[in-house]
Amino acid sequence: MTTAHMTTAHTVHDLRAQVTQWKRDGLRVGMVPTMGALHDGHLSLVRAARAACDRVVVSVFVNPIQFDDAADLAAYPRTLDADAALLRTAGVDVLYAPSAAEMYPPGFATTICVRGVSEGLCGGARPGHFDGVATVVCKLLMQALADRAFFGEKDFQQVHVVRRMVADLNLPVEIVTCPTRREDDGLAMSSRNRRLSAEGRARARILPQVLTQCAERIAAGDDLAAALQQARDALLAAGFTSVDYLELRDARDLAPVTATPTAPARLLAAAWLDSVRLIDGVDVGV
Ligand SMILES: Nc1ncnc2c1ncn2[C@@H]1O[C@H](COP(=O)(O)OP(=O)(O)OP(=O)(O)O)[C@@H](O)[C@H]1O
Ligand SMILES: CC(C)(CO)[C@@H](O)C(=O)[O-]
Ligand code: BAL
Repeated sequence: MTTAHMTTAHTVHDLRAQVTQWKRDGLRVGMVPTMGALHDGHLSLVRAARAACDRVVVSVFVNPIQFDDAADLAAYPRTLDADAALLRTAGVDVLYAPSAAEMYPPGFATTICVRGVSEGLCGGARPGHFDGVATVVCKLLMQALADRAFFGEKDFQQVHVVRRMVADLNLPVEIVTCPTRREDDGLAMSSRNRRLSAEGRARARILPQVLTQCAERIAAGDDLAAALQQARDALLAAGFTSVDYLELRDARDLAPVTATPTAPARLLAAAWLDSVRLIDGVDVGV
């Protein structure tokens, strides 16, 4: 167990004071942006950051401008004390937990809109979501003067949006993508999993199972439309109440794939169970 001293910053001023000192000392700063309610998926990003950087900042901020659904925002779990304990044990140097007023003070008027990769999938189902994500991620990376930032592959479209923004705006930060951590039954770890009922939690394992089986069918050359439709039907038959999307996309640029893929592809889905929206994705081999 690491006993290093973690500090908490609630303001840009306090965070900057710390990272400016690190920069003067020639240290490389890693950042892990999160919305809290931490689990081992988040901690895997922290481990990657610690391995690749001299100092690590983890932000915990439930970003209101990326929610189009007020009920989802209100229900989002907030567990800052438990998060701080986990991050301290994980050897994080600074926990950055700004308030909404610190992030978006009166008069705030800037939005970052990344076209193309933000359209469709989660961007289609959650209007404005990726404008909110791009805006807050840009602010967080600049506030922390991060050299490297770590994101989970579970939020596959988010990684594309962030990479596009960083390239387009020439932000001096390297984006690192980390694999999806899963529970023993295959369910992708997610803060929202804790909102599932016991029965819903038991059924949720169907999502990665269906995706894996569908990916195998596609890789074997089965008819793509039929394989996708069968997977959607399997989710509904298993008790999912609706499927926002279940689509095959080019893994490099998220372009829709409409036939058996000849380049790396990713099968992506978002579906509702127990009024909880779960997302997941798997690679399709070529
Ligand atoms: N199972 C996981 N494995 C690896 N990284 C993950 C996992 N779950 C989330 N992350 C990553 O952690 C970062 C913060 O994500 P976030 O705080 O939204 O957690 P979450 O569990 O995905 O919550 P949500 O319920 O909002 O989907 C993102 O880069 C996300 O991709
Ligand atoms: C990247 C992020 C922390 C921005 O609020 C959020 O979208 C998330 O947790 O994936
Ligand atoms: N993990 C993406 C954050 C969100 O669902 O808003």
